[in-house]
Amino acid sequence: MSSSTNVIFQVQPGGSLNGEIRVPGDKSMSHRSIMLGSLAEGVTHVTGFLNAEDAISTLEAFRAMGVQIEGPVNGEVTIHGVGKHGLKAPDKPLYLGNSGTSMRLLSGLLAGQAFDTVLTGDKSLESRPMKRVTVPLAEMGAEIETQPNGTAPLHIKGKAGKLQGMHYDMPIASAQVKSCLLLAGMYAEGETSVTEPAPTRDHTERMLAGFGYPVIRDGATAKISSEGKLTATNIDVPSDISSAAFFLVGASIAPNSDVTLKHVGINPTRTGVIDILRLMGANIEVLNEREVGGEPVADLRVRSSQLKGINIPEHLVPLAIDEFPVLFVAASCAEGQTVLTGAEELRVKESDRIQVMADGLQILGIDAQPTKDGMVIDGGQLGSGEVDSHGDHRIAMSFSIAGLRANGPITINDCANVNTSFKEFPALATQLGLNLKSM
Ligand SMILES: O=C(O)C1=C[C@@H](OP(=O)(O)O)[C@@H](O)[C@H](O)C1
Ligand SMILES: C=C(OP(=O)(O)O)C(=O)O
Repeated sequence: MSSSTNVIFQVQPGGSLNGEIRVPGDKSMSHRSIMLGSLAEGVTHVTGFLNAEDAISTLEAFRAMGVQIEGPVNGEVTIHGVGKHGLKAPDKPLYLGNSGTSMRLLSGLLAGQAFDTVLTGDKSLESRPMKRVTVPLAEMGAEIETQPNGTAPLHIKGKAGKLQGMHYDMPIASAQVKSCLLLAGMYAEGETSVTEPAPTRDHTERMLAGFGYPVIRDGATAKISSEGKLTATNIDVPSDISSAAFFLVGASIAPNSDVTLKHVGINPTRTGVIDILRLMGANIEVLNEREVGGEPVADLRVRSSQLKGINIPEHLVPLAIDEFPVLFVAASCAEGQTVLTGAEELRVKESDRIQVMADGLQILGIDAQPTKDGMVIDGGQLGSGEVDSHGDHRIAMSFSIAGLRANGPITINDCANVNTSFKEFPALATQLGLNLKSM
């Protein structure tokens, strides 16, 4: 199924969710496993790898730079690392599809190579802001040509041996910017340090440490230098909490539901969705907590509950950044009003997630008022209607979950990009009890 085909999801109303599933591997960790495994010395084995378009974009980019990578087969990938200086010039632009993480992390990693590269993407990716990485990289001595408004395609001039380490105070809480600069710092003279205004996902720092590369963490600051090497390791990627989130909300809002999500990554920089849902009154149990390859993992059991509206604490926003589309559905089913502020970043994801969700929820009869940096939602009765996902995977899956509490069918257009993060979604959702047809 190509992302250019119009895939339509049709959801019949009602039902409950029941059962035990394992959702696919974490997207952020899957990207990073390919990047670090490729630059390592030796052979890295990855299990639980996400076989979805975004992670495959990263994998294909490294294949195009001469790295031998086998898989994914049943989530297993074998990467024959070429070492920190072993990448080769690709013979054409690297096409990164819909994946912001691939483009922003690769810009940092490629700025310090001995060859030039061009990074391109689909219409959505080529409209997303890239100055957040190209401006600080330029301060380190990188040379990256963007389009006049700072977007991709990006032409990256190889600057091997010429990047300078620096300290950067990030103006936005972004794990992609932080990771981009740390990866550039592996090729820069002296020390590169990045301070974040609020905690963001720290998979890059954890995985670098797992590969034996020195990263110093001191409060909100992470520091790296070119003095280090990556030694191949084995990586077990847990299930993606961002994919589990659809069922955390679905089982909370649908009566008579009881779902267990197995082996989910519960890194504290990712669990904002659990905290927010619990504040709304959700019944979520974190079971069988354990640590796998430097990342905390657990099984999550969620049962139906009557949610209530809340003011979402702003410190939880970066910790749940990809989960807001489905949290807006939870808010639509809650008693009373939910207010989100401090989340302007949602406007520059694969779609403008504030506007697109507000438009769709209004079509379904919910009083959802977009604001500059969030949304005000009054809980109510979800109705039937036809909504548009604007090619955004998380919007498509969120409106599917809304069907559990709607009083009529919901048709969702432009859903092919569900394949970028969670192609098993229709099958797993149906297995649990959602009445969804993909056409
Ligand atoms: O580093 C990562 O893997 C990601 C960071 C977040 O983006 P920002 O850094 O732009 O907030 C998130 O939205 C994205 O899905 C994945
Ligand atoms: C924002 C997302 O991803 P990316 O930035 O990698 O496109 C996402 O998966 O919700």
